[in-house]
Amino acid sequence: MNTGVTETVVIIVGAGPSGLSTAASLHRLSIPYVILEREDCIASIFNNKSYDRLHLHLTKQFCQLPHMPFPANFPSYVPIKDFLKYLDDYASHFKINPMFHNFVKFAKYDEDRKKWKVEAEIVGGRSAEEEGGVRWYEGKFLVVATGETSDVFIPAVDGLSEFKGEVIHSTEYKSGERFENKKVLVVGAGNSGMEIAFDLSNHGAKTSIVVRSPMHILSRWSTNLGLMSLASMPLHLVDSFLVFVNTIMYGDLTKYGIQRPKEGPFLMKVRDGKYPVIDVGTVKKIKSGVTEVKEHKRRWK
Ligand SMILES: NC(=O)C1=CN([C@@H]2O[C@H](COP(=O)(O)OP(=O)(O)OC[C@H]3O[C@@H](n4cnc5c(N)ncnc54)[C@H](OP(=O)(O)O)[C@@H]3O)[C@@H](O)[C@H]2O)C=CC1
Ligand SMILES: O=C(O)C(=O)Cc1c[nH]c2ccccc12
Repeated sequence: MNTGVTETVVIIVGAGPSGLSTAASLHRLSIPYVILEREDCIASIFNNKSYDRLHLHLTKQFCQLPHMPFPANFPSYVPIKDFLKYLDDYASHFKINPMFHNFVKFAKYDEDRKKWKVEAEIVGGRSAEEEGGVRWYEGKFLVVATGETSDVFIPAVDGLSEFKGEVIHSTEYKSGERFENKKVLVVGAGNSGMEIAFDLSNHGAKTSIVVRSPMHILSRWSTNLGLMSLASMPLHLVDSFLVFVNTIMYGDLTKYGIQRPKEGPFLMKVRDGKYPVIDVGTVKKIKSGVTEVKEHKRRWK
């Protein structure tokens, strides 16, 4: 009898790089699985929510997925276009066909049957009768691969609703081309904010960036060297090395409104999920006054 439940061994939630890697590994072992994905494509953040000049921050040996290396002709720092093509090829090669439009709402482990039961709502599907419907999946294992930063969030800033200018989230930003000579305030100095501020300045926008907390700014080469060193050195020594090298390279940035945290960059990444900012040229813009750092406030005029 068709109970309306799809039975499998492994249920993977999310068709980003981690979900795809899991699927490929299971495929090679002939272990049945399904991938449930709320969007209509794989790697939706890379596909729909990234800006044009994005390159992966880490050298390619750290970014390729298991069982299929990047093509040898890829540059050391892979541009987004090449990465997307690689992910498509990866999915085809391992015959990965995610169940798109399946937004997982609920997962419960049934102790008696030793199985996960997962409920997914059909969202953004093509047919009206499907939309809002529900599907169930059952499997022995559940892999949650939904990413660390997948939901858009705009904080409630005082005065924002009266602001007459345009407000966009970083996920809508593609390039600084249309902002030439405009005044743009970037709120948030993570990797997205810092690179978007750089791109805006390159396109002739009058750019400022709001820095709320102390942060580690690291050069690309030292970050990669740090990651390689982790194989043979304890984390606190790698952190000391990174702080030493980058303090010499960038000098004291406190006069520009940027403080370095007391704890090391990799410790903060591992413990708090707070990534260091990998400098793509923004520091130079800040030092030369092209990009201005603004102090964090609850309200801007
Ligand atoms: N090329 C690449 O590989 C790239 C990788 N990434 C990665 O993608 C992930 C997401 O990055 P990103 O989009 O930068 O998001 P993050 O969450 O890493 O950074 C958000 C930043 O916004 C700040 N912030 C949040 N709320 C406010 C507020 N109300 N006022 C002022 N500042 C605020 C946070 O400050 P606070 O610390 O105080 O919370 C933080 O600095 C990260 O892992 C990042 O490293 C991003 C871009 C490029
Ligand atoms: O992908 C990011 O968010 C990065 O900025 C690069 C990155 C991925 N994993 C890391 C671990 C330590 C330092 C930087 C990174």
